[in-house]
Amino acid sequence: MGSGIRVGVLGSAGKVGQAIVAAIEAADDLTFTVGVDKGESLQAFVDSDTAVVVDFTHPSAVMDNLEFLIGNGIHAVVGTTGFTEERLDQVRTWLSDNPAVGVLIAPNFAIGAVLSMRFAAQAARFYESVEVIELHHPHKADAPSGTAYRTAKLIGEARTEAGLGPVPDATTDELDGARGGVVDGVHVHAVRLAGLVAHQEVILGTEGETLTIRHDSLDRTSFAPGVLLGVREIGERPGLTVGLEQLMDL
Ligand SMILES: NC(=O)C1=CN([C@@H]2O[C@H](COP(=O)(O)OP(=O)(O)OC[C@H]3O[C@@H](n4cnc5c(N)ncnc54)[C@H](OP(=O)(O)O)[C@@H]3O)[C@@H](O)[C@H]2O)C=CC1
Ligand SMILES: O=C(O)C1=N[C@H](C(=O)O)C[C@H](O)C1
Repeated sequence: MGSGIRVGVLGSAGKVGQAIVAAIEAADDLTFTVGVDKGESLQAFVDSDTAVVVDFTHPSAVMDNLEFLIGNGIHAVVGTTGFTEERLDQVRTWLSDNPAVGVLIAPNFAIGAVLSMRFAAQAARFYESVEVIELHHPHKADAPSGTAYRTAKLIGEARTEAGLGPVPDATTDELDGARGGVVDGVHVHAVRLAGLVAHQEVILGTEGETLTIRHDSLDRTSFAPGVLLGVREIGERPGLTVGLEQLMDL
């Protein structure tokens, strides 16, 4: 048996899963145990004495995965998207029956994406208008991205706290979807384009000026340092942690 934290990966054959397996294998303080992909048994994590599982699968699969992992006392670091408030509450319920287990769920593990969410929330109170545009590869299942959804929620909260009203918008006649989706009063637009990985712009505007906060993940290795930070910390953080920023001392 190797040394260090024993880590497995769910969705190990996927685009992000492959990058995470490589990063775990390259880390001196971690031991890669087993990868599990669609159609394979989660029991492999129990049999291999895995302490932490990283999940990059699919929104339709992640809840069953978490129920199994928590029930078997295995910590989880989750990048898979699709977490509504109801889903987070369900995870909290499972964790309350297994209080020693830690689960970290983060919409984005790229350090710059986490910073850009924080910057957008900080800037929000100074601007009358704001919209979010996320741009991704065309194989992505969900729209808008988990990151854009979370960014819009943070901006919405900051606007409410600052006493700002609705963003100005005189649209009365629109093609369905032309103004995007609306999350907490913030318009969110999703672009799907071959050649892209994961990108986001938050555009803020007020009298005579705009501010654009942009982040680009140019390669899926951008998610690895954040995931490994989560893997190293989650064993010491029982319960549910939402967002990598909780571990970044921002
Ligand atoms: N939080 C973050 O920083 C990031 C989050 N993501 C999110 O991670 C998820 C995966 O993204 P990505 O790697 O691009 O997607 P991929 O489709 O490339 O990879 C997902 C992998 O999981 C497999 N899979 C599907 N269902 C299961 C299951 N029940 N058990 C085990 N494996 C399963 C898929 O198999 P098959 O192909 O056969 O269906 C595939 O191999 C998405 O929700 C995405 O939004 C992505 C990047 C960063
Ligand atoms: O599917 C992806 O690729 C990504 N998904 C996450 C999201 O939905 O925010 C994170 C990143 O944008 C890449």
